Amino acid sequence: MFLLMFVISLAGLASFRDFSIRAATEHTRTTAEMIRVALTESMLNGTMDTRHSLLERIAGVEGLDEARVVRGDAVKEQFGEGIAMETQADRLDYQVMITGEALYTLVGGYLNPRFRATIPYIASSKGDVNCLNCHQVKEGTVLGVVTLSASIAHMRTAGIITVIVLVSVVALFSIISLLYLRRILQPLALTAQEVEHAVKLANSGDFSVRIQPHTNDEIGAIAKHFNTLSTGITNKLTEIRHNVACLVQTQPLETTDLLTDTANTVSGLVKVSQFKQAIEEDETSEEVFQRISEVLQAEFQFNTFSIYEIDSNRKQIRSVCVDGIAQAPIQWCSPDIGDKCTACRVVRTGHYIDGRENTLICRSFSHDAQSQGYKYLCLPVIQSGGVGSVIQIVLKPEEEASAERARPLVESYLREAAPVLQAKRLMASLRESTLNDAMTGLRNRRFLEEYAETLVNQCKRRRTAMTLMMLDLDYFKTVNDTYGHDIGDAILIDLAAIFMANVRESDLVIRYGGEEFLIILLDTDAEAGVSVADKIRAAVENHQFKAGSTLLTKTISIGLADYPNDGQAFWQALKFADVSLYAAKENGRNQVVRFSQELWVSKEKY
Ligand SMILES: Nc1nc2c(ncn2[C@@H]2O[C@H](COP(=O)(O)OP(=O)(O)OP(=O)(O)O)[C@@H](O)[C@H]2O)c(=O)[nH]1
Repeated sequence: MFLLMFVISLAGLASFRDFSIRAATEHTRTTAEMIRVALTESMLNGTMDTRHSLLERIAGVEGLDEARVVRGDAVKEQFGEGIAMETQADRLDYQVMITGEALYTLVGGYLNPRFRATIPYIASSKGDVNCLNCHQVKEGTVLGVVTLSASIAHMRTAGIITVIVLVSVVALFSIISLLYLRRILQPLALTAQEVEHAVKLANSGDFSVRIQPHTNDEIGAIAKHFNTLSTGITNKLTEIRHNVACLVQTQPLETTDLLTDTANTVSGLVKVSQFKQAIEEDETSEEVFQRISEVLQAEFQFNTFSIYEIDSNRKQIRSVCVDGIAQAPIQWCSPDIGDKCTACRVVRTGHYIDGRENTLICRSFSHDAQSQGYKYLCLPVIQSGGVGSVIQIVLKPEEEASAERARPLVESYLREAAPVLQAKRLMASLRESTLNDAMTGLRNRRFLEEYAETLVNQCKRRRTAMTLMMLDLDYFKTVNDTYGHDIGDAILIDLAAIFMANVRESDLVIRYGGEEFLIILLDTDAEAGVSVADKIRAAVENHQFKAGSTLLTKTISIGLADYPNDGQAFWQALKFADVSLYAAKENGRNQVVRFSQELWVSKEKY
């Protein structure tokens, strides 16, 4: 605006100066012409001698500072030097006499500015008066010059006043325009600033800013629409967050970035849902635990943790996974919890344990880990109303805050895992029950059918033999007949205990059917098996079975064969053991018979 005023002022001054010079030029030129005409008339009238007073009167005219005539050389030569004022030529007069060109210029400086015009008189035979009649010169000779000068101080003052008025008018107009524009544009600028600020905050997830409507026009409408939009988004996002928090079963956390936090939580829930689909299609609990381990590492960046499975019947805890390694031994808790699951505080209480404030809240947390400054967060997986598994997240100091934020989502994963683990566990125990004999607790024939192939492969891999021992109580029918089936059952249970006590833990004791048992001695050929069989036989013979108030002694017959030395196929070797048992019975019972080819007289016999 100031630049505009400056330009206008300069342009005004320049054009006024130009106009003044043009006016002065015209003015002096006319005056000079009048002097020339007057002098010519004096000459024609013969009053040339009185020209002195003519020139002085002209010089005295108001507005003129100077008016003089200078004779040229040709005139001087013809008519003499002339009067005194006609000889006072200065440099500019001479210049005009030489060039024959009129000269208009400003002189006198800033304090006394004057406009000077020096105009040549040129001899001419044309026009009203023929100069050559009197002057003995050639056509076009400069006869002399007239020099006039006039003060232009008053014009300069007038010019400055005009420019001041002009600039004032422009300035006034500018100020009024500015005020008017300000009145119109200020609400627009304010609204634009507020929208920019609000959009910036909205980009970082904060929709709380509202815009002040400054006018009732379109600008005000923009502010109102923006506010409606922000309120709508805030309400919807709050509703989504609340619903999501319900899904995660937690309170919505305070946040400054509503949008990003909500988006993150929703994408977290999508992953939980994908996790659920994946574990439902998994075959075993181990696979589910493996996925939980992967989630802890990949989704939450926890690398130190334990996954425990609780056997509430046996009061034991089994380490399923440690730091992502399956079946690794207990590391972050005291190993004692293995045989005493109630030493785990989560198992006892059924809720999550936060060991960040006080690591001693659970006495079973590893002392080593404590001394390294580790804390922990232990979460239960609730199955059938009890703690089925425990997830222990071991925290380095820098992970403590993130663990609290992650906890609701981790619990969502565990809630999804719980029924699946429950189903897998039920399936496993159901399957286990079909492979066990309920009365004696021994494995049953079905187990053998499923496990035989594994046994054979083990045997082949280790290049060892196994003894197959068929056992059958002698005259067991009489026990049932005399004392009843309950006593008979009790005797079978005692018998199972005797078997278990006389074989290695790795050996298999199977109730093959009725009062018939099969013992498989692993990595043992028939030679070694005979002595074990005899030990069992003696143990049975020496045992006193309770039959109500009386004590009974019983004997047992045992037939054995080995795989692969006696039978090339497992089931063939088993058949040979059975044949041997038959032979033991035939030979008088209470004895051990090792298979020999002679016993295999004919299949029909057995
Ligand atoms: N109490 C009871 N008896 C059973 C069970 N399973 C089979 N038995 C009985 O075991 C007896 C087997 O009799 P037998 O096959 O004749 O043989 P044994 O009397 O033992 O005579 P030997 O085998 O020839 O010495 C039958 O009476 C069956 O009812 C069981 O689970 N409980």
